[in-house]
Amino acid sequence: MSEEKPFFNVSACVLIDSEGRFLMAQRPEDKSWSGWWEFPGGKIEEGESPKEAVIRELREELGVELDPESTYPWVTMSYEYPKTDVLLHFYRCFKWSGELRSLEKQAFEWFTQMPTDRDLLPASVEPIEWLSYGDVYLISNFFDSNEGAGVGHGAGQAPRETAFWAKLTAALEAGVRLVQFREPAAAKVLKTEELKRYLDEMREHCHRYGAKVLVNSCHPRAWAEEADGLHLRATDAIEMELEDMPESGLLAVSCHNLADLLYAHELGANFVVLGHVLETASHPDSEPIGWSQFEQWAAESAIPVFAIGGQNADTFREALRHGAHGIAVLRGEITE
Ligand SMILES: Nc1nc2c([nH]c(=O)n2[C@@H]2O[C@H](COP(=O)(O)OP(=O)(O)OP(=O)(O)O)[C@@H](O)[C@H]2O)c(=O)[nH]1
Repeated sequence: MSEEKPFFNVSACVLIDSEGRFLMAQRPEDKSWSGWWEFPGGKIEEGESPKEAVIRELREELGVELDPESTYPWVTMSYEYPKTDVLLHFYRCFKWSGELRSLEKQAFEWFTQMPTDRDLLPASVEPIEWLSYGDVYLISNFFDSNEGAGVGHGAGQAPRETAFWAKLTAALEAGVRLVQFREPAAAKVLKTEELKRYLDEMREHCHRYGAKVLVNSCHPRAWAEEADGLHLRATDAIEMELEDMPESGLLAVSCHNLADLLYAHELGANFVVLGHVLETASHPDSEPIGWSQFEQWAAESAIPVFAIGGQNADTFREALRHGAHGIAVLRGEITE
């Protein structure tokens, strides 16, 4: 019989400064995994909520007081180490008071990307990747069937195209790092090669800004393999067998309920979108799930969740408060 491993319930915080850098600290000498880098935090004490724990830990370790209003629940994931099992409640905090101090004689440092020259606690690696996703997932909707012009007018719709590229460029300049190519309406009207040219152009444009393009599963699978990843519609995810999953690239899944979320995780998705949260022009006849339901389901996800449906710059903070990694937007309205 295998020996029972100790279990720790832990809260950790990603401090993010005004330049978008994140803080990591080195575990001090007197602790397990000493010398390894992690997000500041520690074990949740009895009677404490995960958020209370993370506020206390950062006060004890770094001498800063997190602003509770700007400390957002992010992802809760479990991790099995050889000698322990941990449940990690990650938070992101954008505002705190006090100067950072090393109260446990630990080193700490700001980073902009994966610090490949450090020993990182294994459970800290994925969260660093999630940070590279940015907090807005842009969905192309080049040919929007819900808008006046529609694809029925063919590819010669110069004004709309110009507007689209302008929106995309503004979003990329504002820091968007994930874009989904999703053009079901155009796929019905344009020749396949013609639509593919839009994808190639968009990918090239996005790559110039270091952004990645995922291709929706309504398009040929080979396109996703050529691009940076695959975005599965919920119905396609349900039909997908594990052995058919792409071997490389990012995988995202559209989810409408808890079962979708859990299955996405099983498929090995890197992130999901969940909704629609608020009323939206693209689903006029179905009831939105609302923030409270969103929060309940998002809390069960071990990977980042983007809120979708009626999202824009005004709903962004609301989304973070309810545990979203960020927001997914269809019409490119986010430029800041
Ligand atoms: N703080 C923190 N802990 C992490 C991360 N990733 C991760 O696996 N852990 C694990 O979570 C546990 C945190 O425990 P800790 O030893 O830091 O807890 P603590 O500050 O309460 O100290 P203590 O040992 O004095 O009780 C460790 O087993 C650590 O390996 C992370 O990013 N941040």
